Amino acid sequence: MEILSQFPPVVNYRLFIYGDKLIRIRDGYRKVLLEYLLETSAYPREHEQLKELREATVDKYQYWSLMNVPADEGQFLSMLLKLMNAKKTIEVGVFTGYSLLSTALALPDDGKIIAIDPDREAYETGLTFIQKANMSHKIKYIQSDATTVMSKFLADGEEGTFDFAFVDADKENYINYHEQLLKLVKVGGIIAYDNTLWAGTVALSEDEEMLEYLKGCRGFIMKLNTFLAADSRIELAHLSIGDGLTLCKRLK
Ligand SMILES: C[S@@+](CC[C@H](N)C(=O)[O-])C[C@H]1O[C@@H](n2cnc3c(N)ncnc32)[C@H](O)[C@@H]1O
Repeated sequence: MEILSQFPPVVNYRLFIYGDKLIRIRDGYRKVLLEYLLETSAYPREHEQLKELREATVDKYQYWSLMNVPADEGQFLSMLLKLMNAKKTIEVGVFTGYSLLSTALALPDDGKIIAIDPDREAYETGLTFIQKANMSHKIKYIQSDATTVMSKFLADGEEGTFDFAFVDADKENYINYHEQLLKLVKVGGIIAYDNTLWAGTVALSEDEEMLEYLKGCRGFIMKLNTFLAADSRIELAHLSIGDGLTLCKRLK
């Protein structure tokens, strides 16, 4: 079994700009490049328990193990959190916890992560490795949908208390999460949205061939991207890492 925790090359194209034309060449470039990046830079530096968690996720979830963020993205998040001196974060959508453990490893010993996901079984699959890495004391897992939990936090006066939020859950709700997180995260804090390139389908036209599950959420992601680009309350950086990661720094 190939342990390549990333979307398969659904969009198997290379894009060139030639004069005023955009030329598309079908090939496996993206997959080969990703393999190179992971094998050369990311996997040699991957924490032992992140590797174990990733492999256990592949064993149990097979194709759907692609829901874990890839190792290079985990390492990027980890560096960002350390640079920010983040102490209190919120994780919306945990699954088996690759991004959660990457976050926990980056926070100081008294750091805290609120981790929300209705799927306890997936969380418990990764929990073994979180415990083995001695990181469970930093995590408060809440089995729920995120809207309910975040509404309660706002009602309980948690406004402006989080340094960082990582959102990797139900795509149709990202825009709603944005409004709640802009209150929960402090001014200067960062909200990160995962999958904002949606396997490259955001750049395809409606009638192009694509998997049904990709077609389903593509519109939500495209709407989010347009919305965030026009949102004056944030500073924005849309990165082509993993499946696309959008960083929003709260300005006001
Ligand atoms: C792509 S996975 C998260 C992967 C995780 N970031 C990782 O690196 O392993 C998406 C998760 O979002 C969860 N989810 C779906 N709807 C949700 C909701 N309304 N609130 C919180 N989590 C939700 C799913 O149960 C699933 O486990």
